[in-house]
Amino acid sequence: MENTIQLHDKKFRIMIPAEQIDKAVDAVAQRINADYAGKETPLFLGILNGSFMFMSDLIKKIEFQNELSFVKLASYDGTCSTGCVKSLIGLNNPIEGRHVIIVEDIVDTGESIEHMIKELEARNPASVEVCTLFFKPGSYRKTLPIKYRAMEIGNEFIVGYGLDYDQLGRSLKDIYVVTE
Ligand SMILES: O=P(O)(O)OC[C@H]1O[C@H](OP(=O)(O)OP(=O)(O)O)[C@H](O)[C@@H]1O
Ligand code: HPA
Repeated sequence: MENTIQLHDKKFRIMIPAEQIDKAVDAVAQRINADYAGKETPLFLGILNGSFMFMSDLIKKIEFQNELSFVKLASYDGTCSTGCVKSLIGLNNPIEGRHVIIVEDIVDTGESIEHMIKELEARNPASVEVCTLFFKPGSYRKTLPIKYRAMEIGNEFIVGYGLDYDQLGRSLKDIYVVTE
């Protein structure tokens, strides 16, 4: 594994090796296995793009019967980031009465996840919980509870394991943090 990498104009150094990520994914999967045992076919709903790698590893550790799908929050205007109107695309399964577990790569300010939870709750699911690989407590601005957090980190910007810097770095199996 490389200790430092360059993506576009920024340098990154290794922060969390793949083995440590795997342990954190395992621990959160075991909590979900305990909490959802015996519930009617829960639906794991991944938020694209960032969650694809986490979902792939998480779902292999889930021991109850489940369904899996992916959705995307798309900005109407490609240039807007937080605070603008986003639409939910790709939700083809009816979720009324279903137990839904949203799978995210990272909850940072909480803008995206708040929007996603509101969109889903309007469709009357039996329950909605969030499972995120990373949570930034110092950056989170919302009050909605994030039940399953595999790892908590500071306010630094990270890439790898699905997370990108301007679309680069998603395929890295370890997590890297930006250096000044
Ligand atoms: O808590 P927030 O401040 O809203 O940030 C978290 C969101 O930002 C990233 O998505 P992004 O919109 O960059 O899309 P991507 O998954 O395609 O990278 C990430 O995957 C989360 O969905
Ligand atoms: O730290 C981060 N890295 C990559 N994407 C992100 N989206 C929100 N926070 C981050």
